[in-house]
Amino acid sequence: MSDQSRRPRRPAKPYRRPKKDPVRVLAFEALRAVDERDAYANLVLPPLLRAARERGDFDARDAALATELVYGTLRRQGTYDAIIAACVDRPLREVDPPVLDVLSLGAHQLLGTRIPTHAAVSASVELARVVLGDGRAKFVNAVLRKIAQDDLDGWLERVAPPYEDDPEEHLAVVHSHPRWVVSALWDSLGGGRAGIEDLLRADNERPEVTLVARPGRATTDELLGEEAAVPGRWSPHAVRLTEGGEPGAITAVAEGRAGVQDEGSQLVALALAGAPVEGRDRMWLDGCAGPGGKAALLGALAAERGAVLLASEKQPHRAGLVAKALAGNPGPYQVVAADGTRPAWRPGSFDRVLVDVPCTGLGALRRRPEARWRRRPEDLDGFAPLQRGLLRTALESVRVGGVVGYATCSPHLAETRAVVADLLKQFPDADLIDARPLLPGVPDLGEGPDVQLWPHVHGTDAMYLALLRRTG
Ligand SMILES: C[S@@+](CC[C@H](N)C(=O)[O-])C[C@H]1O[C@@H](n2cnc3c(N)ncnc32)[C@H](O)[C@@H]1O
Repeated sequence: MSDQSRRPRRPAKPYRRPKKDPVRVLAFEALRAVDERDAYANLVLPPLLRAARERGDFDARDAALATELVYGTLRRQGTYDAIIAACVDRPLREVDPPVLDVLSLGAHQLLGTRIPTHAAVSASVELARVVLGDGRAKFVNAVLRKIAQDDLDGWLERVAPPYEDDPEEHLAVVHSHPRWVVSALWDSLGGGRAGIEDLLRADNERPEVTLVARPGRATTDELLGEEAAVPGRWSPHAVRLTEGGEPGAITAVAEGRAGVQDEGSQLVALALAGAPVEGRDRMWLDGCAGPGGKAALLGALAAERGAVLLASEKQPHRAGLVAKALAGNPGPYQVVAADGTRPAWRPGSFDRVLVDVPCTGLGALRRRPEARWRRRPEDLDGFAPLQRGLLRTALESVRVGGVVGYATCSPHLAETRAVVADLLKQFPDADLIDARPLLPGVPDLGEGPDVQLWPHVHGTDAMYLALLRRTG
């Protein structure tokens, strides 16, 4: 007879159904969609929140918490992975992705929010029971109890190498960015530790919602009447909503007279429109227009000057979005679905041309919490020929004396200065012009002639702009 069989049997604990917490379940579903379907959090979350509100499961506070849990968990995934790895006895790649999502959500509640420890652990274990089952909930409980033994600073000291030994890896773990991204951002930014740390920190903050009052269609005064609205920092057409809110519910936005647009994007359109050109100024081209934010601002600016905008976009469904963004534009415009590297127009047709080219988006990490983990250094090679092709066509499309704006929402040097330098070699009849005076009042624009904006310096996305004039 074994020892066990001689022990009196303990009465089994009565089975208790797990408590289903709609906020955590929804956050988990959003994380699974991001992982399994390569979905974008900013696209996946709104319909889930809407459905929860319609079911009566959610109020505004629940929606805010679910959003914070999803965005915070995704942004800080690199840091949390390093901490979770220190608390499990197998490589993270051997932990099932849904289990890892529950652990990351729990780690975020423990280390990145003010939710009390016991509530964070018990809510995560309940979530695990609902979505993973009781067996794996025990594992989740054990790991989260280990994580709860220290705070974030304590964990970072343990899991990140000292800055002096390996600065890039230290910053990658502490500020939750892939190492190659830290390295690329630092190359572009230059300077010492303080600047890059401020930038990485800014990438982890929720950006304010910024509106543009499209000239001739809405005024900033109209938008400043909204709750917690303040003027933009740099663009005369910008209004910031300091408490976020629902921009779609604002009348001017719903009517397309205003839109949601980062000030960096507004500055790109304004600088191109403001660049001096001699003689004719009637034909403007946006060669990569989808979904149409810059085209809508350019269209309104063109209308004020009696110019016509042609907005061209390769993907038909995105050309449809451009048409929607431009509907009601006060002046003439046309939207076409066309490949910007094989133009359907004659060379030299335009006085001003914008190419806001497809890129890695490393300048907009604040908005796309999962993007940093999805991007790979090889993506740069994929974009390189297209970026060069689009800039070449833009230079061919502008008349002598006209201006081309080359823009990216990435500060990666391979997508910015390297592209412009290559094209200037191939296309000797073009000169860079100083973009800085065309962004009046904006400080810290570097040595020029191109411009790189930064989240931690300007509060904008890290937009890049080079302005080129065709000389022959
Ligand atoms: C960075 S986005 C432009 C954003 C836009 N300027 C705005 O402010 O809303 C780049 C766009 O270029 C489009 N694109 C990609 N390849 C293209 C090509 N060969 N010709 C024209 N557009 C292209 C993409 O579909 C994408 O919509």
